[in-house]
Amino acid sequence: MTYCKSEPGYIYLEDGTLLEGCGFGSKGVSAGEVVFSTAMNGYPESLTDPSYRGQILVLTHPLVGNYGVPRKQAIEGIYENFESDSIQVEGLVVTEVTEPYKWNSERSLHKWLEDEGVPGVSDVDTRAIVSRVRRKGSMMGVISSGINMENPRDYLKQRYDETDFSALTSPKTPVVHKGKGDKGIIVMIDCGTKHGIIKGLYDQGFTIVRVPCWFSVKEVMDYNPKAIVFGNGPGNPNIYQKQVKNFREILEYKLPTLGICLGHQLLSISMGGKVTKMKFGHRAINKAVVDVTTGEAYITTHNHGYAIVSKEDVPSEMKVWFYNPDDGTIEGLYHDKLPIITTQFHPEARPGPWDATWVFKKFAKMVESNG
Ligand SMILES: NC(=O)CC[C@H](N)C(=O)O
Repeated sequence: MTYCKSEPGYIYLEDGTLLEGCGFGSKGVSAGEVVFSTAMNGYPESLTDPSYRGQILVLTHPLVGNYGVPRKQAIEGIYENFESDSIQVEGLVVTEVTEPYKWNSERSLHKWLEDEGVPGVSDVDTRAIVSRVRRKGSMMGVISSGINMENPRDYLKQRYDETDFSALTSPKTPVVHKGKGDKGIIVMIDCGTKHGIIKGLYDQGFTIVRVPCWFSVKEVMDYNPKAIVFGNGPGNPNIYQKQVKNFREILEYKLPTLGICLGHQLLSISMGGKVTKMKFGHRAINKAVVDVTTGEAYITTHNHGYAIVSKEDVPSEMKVWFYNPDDGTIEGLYHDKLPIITTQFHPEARPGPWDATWVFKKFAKMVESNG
């Protein structure tokens, strides 16, 4: 059954497009970069992915909300079914929002957004939005649920590419997830890491210490880590200057290092590579990547607006590990002498297919064999 409140809802794109539909979720107005995902399920994970901070998410699947929202479940402080504590998107746009029908649904999608103060809009032509964003490239926008906007442009905020969202998504103080095994400590430099990534590593038997992403190199090294992981996070990697500088220093310790998504980008920049904004990014759970070392292809989860777009932009010390066969973007790197690997895609696959979860096992082996 469709849910549509009597409130109107609006989505405005900075090119002047204004679409009217139904408002749902929380009454309010919010601004952000308008991006779309073609994932057909996994909205609890996507909405709580901190990499979506500062963005209004348009889902192209026509019915959203059928299976509701589950109760949060955590093991050793790591969520099993959410990617962070709260909804991260600035707003949600769907064709039709439905009432849930599933045994483990605790509340509906619209109630969840209402509880967390996030506006939603339904009953708009999401294809029209996607077609504009694909033609013109990512743009800023404004979403309103239940509020008439005289002039939507008045609500536009600082541009997404110029905003550092990490203070909103990084933990303020270190968080320790005590491992079951005795394999030592992995320090995660956390600008907004998905719990799926923490779990992917925790399940290998390590204690995971997540530190604020502005921590100094000394504060990181004081944990005497066996390895360093730099996970995903929001915003433009080219403005994370402090983290890039720290990363450069951390690399000198020659510890096994894994970079995922934002981490892959920052590691690349810190080694002299170039990361560029893509026209409208990759946000989906069925993107192919090819492993150049084996010729095998994997179907993977992506959520990124920036990328290393050509081989020329790869740091000279690194080799291409994965690329996307559709547009040639670089989707992973490895160092041929040091234990450093990166993926632009999300091997934790939350949401998404488990094709590439072996990356965590591979990294665990690299850490163990490093002594
Ligand atoms: N998921 C991520 O870590 C995304 C990295 C970066 N914010 C981008 O959009 O490209």
